[in-house]
Amino acid sequence: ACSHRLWPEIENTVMEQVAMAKLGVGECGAGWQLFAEDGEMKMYRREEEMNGLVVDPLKAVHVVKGITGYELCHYFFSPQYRYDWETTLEHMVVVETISEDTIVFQQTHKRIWPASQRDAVFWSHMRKLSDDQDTEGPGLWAVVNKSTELPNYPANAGKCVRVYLTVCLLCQTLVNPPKNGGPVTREDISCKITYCSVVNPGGWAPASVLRAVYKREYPKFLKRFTAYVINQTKDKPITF
Ligand SMILES: CCCCCc1ccc(-c2ccc(S(=O)(=O)CCO)cc2)cc1[C@H]1C[C@H]1c1ccccn1
Repeated sequence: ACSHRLWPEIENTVMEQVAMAKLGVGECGAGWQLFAEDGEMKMYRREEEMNGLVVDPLKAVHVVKGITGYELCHYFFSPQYRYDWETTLEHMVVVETISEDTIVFQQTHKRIWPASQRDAVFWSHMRKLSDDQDTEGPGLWAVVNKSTELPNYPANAGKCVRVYLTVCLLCQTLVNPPKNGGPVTREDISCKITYCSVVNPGGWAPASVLRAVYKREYPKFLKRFTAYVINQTKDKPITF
């Protein structure tokens, strides 16, 4: 995989995205605005426009009990589960499997009235990161998705407007070993999640429509996805 043409970009993007994900949302003065909250899940956005297009960066933080960071990243990264949890997905193509941890996707998302339908072409990479503090612990796992150009999937060639996205799912497993020294069970683990996303909608869409869509879709997505992983893993051995 290190020889692949995308490798340098993947390496740089992962480092940059993980560094940004680790930054707290700080005092809300730093521009992050809390726009959705549900139990442990908090969603922030920054209102940003690029030549008249809403590209509000989104940062969500969440803590989920009973699953590991590896398990969350595995179900987020692996194509075979995506239709189960990604409700806005109309069609997904695995364009290229660069390696077991790097895949290129083409996805068509369901049309959201009154905007035109969108599609995305992006590479997706999953990796374990050394947790600066404790090296031998379960550590940090991340999946980074970033739009890329593919000659065989030219932008805006068909009915869909091409979106440009950069997404980072950063997961830290927290283990609370049982007092009695017994084996670690799912009651003793939780996962701290940071999900960052910037989606440039490509062609024009009304700012009000986009912000309403993001406000509805992002909380729904993170809640549905985490519930899906809990359900998929509850009767399986823990994978760190
Ligand atoms: C008029 C709407 C224009 C933008 C439509 C659009 C396209 C792609 C995406 C998107 C594409 C990928 C990812 S992911 O995290 O990499 C997972 C893999 O699927 C995430 C979100 C989002 C949206 C915006 C609906 C909004 C929305 C928000 C969360 C989920 C679905 N839809």
